[in-house]
Amino acid sequence: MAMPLSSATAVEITTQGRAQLTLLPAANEYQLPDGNKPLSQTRYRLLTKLQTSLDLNTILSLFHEESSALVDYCGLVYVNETMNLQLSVGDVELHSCSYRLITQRDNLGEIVLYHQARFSEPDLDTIETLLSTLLCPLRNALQYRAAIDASTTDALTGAGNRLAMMADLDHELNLARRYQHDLSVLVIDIDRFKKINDTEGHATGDTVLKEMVRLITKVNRNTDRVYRYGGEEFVVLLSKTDKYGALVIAERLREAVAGLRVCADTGSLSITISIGASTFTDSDTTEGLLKRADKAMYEIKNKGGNGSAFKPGDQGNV
Ligand SMILES: Nc1nc2c(ncn2[C@@H]2O[C@H](COP(=O)(O)OP(=O)(O)OP(=O)(O)O)[C@@H](O)[C@H]2O)c(=O)[nH]1
Repeated sequence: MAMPLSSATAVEITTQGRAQLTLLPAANEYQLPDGNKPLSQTRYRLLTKLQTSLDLNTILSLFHEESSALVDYCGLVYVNETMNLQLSVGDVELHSCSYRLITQRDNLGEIVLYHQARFSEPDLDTIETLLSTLLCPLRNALQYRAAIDASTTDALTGAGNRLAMMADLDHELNLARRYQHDLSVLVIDIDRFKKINDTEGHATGDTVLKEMVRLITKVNRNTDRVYRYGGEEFVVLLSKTDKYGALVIAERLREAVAGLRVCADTGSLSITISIGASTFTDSDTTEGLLKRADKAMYEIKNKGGNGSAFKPGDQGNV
């Protein structure tokens, strides 16, 4: 729900030579530095534009577009550490002014504006006024993003959920088919996980699941995505990766997990995983690709676990 502008206009300012908390009334007639046009008109136009989107990138681009017509600056960087976001528009230059965007209810992150020369005092005044107009649309976009994230994320581990996995896999399959690049998946299952739950308790089981995802994410490249497929089963999506690459990554993950120690009541726990890999062929469907990796994983399970295997497709593909 959008907060009325008047209660969302606190901008905490930390900038060169200026450090203050400014409260900007919503409807005042601010004057532009040149005194020609009421700034409130510009704010109104800016707000109207910003309200056309809930997409964070679009909102920041619109803000940059409108505000840089009034104040000479080159680019901006928006950072929200809580949501692990860093977005930029335009260029980063030597001089900057930074603002922490805080409303009465929320910390909306920090924005840094860049320019080749020092910002003048009138420019900073205008920027601060325009920033107060950004607050509501920015908060709405962050809430929208948080809702989207929540609907595609596994609450326990932070990995993508099954819904996200199917959507991403479909998308990647289409790309791989169109551009003829490789695509592999890994299906990962924790060995004898039920025993961990039974002997150490569900809370320790949960810790193992979280640690697993943390480790898989750390070992993988940024572009490889991790999903929770089922209870103790995970899928890693490896874009532009062939059979050999997939098996190298699988072994790297297996070794990393085998070296992991999780604290439990009875001491330190070690865990092992079984991994199945498959690589996309032209005739593949999402389900077919996953099914082969799953079969390969079960072959390892049947041999006692703690290993990795590859299952070729119809064409005996790599
Ligand atoms: N702690 C915890 N346990 C879960 C969660 N989801 C599923 N499980 C448990 O995961 C266990 C899976 O057991 P099985 O399917 O028998 O698998 P396993 O013991 O790993 O046996 P293998 O796969 O053959 O090595 C069950 O005990 C489930 O209750 C969860 O979110 N948290």
